[in-house]
Amino acid sequence: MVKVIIHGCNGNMGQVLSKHLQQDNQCQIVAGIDRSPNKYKNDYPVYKDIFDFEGNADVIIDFSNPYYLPGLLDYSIENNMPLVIATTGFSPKDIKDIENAAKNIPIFYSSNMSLGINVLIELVTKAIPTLSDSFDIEIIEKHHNQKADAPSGTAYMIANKINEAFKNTMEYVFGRYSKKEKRRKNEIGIHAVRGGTIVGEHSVIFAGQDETIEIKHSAFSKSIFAIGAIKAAKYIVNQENGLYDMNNLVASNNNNK
Ligand SMILES: NC(=O)C1=CN([C@@H]2O[C@H](COP(=O)(O)OP(=O)(O)OC[C@H]3O[C@@H](n4cnc5c(N)ncnc54)[C@H](OP(=O)(O)O)[C@@H]3O)[C@@H](O)[C@H]2O)C=CC1
Ligand SMILES: O=C(O)C1=N[C@H](C(=O)O)C[C@H](O)C1
Repeated sequence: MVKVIIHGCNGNMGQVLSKHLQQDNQCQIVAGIDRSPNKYKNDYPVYKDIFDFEGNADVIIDFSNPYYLPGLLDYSIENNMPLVIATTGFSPKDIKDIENAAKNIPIFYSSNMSLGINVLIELVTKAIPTLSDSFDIEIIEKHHNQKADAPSGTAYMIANKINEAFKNTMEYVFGRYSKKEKRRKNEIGIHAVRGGTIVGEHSVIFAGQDETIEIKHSAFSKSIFAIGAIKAAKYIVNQENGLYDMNNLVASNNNNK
């Protein structure tokens, strides 16, 4: 039985994750953490601060807010507890802190827990050697009107993978509102749309002379992220200290086939 702490249990993702964990006979929720602990009637104890929890757990799954990162990393290191980080909106310093913490505990960190986005990234990076000379690359992401960060963590993740393929020579341009000059070759345009209940859409557009290619992923429910996070939690409890992502999980599933 994998004993799980849900960090951000009363957020939208925290509630979807609770439902999926409760249906999983290999997992048990031992506690939730949230700044509004009494917002819902949960079947598990909810604490305002992770340091208030005094029981045993095997892993923490975090869908919360970057505000909590320092406490979350301190607690996980102090208690030698594997961590799944799904929260987005981190600063470059936050990301360095996650990388440093992963020297002391196993951390699974991904801005998108769906399998589909991982495949989108694979397809996009495969297309780059053929298209890079003559096509411009733009990323468009669309999300619900309750999302706190923009652009999405996934848009950054996709842009970073594209940039790696260009040996980190690309410049990110967020929207074009204040731009008074033509597009340059070494740009990746990143654009955010917010509205209604859109769960999450990411498109990568390769725009060339008289033709475009668009590779798109659409999420139709938050469940895909919760299911991915649970798989990540079951994976990370058996790993050595270090930083892991969806590629590691997919590779381990393929090896077990
Ligand atoms: N990696 C992935 O696959 C996915 C990642 N996410 C990410 O997970 C995170 C949570 O998403 P979601 O559940 O939709 O968000 P919610 O806003 O619904 O929940 C976030 C939780 O954090 C709390 N919170 C929000 N803002 C603050 C703040 N400024 N200071 C302290 N606490 C705060 C909320 O409390 P309160 O309700 O009181 O505001 C709530 O408990 C986001 O970063 C999102 O981008 C989401 C889906 C998939
Ligand atoms: O806030 C969300 O909802 C989502 N956030 C993630 C992100 O910022 O990339 C992943 C997913 O698209 C949903």
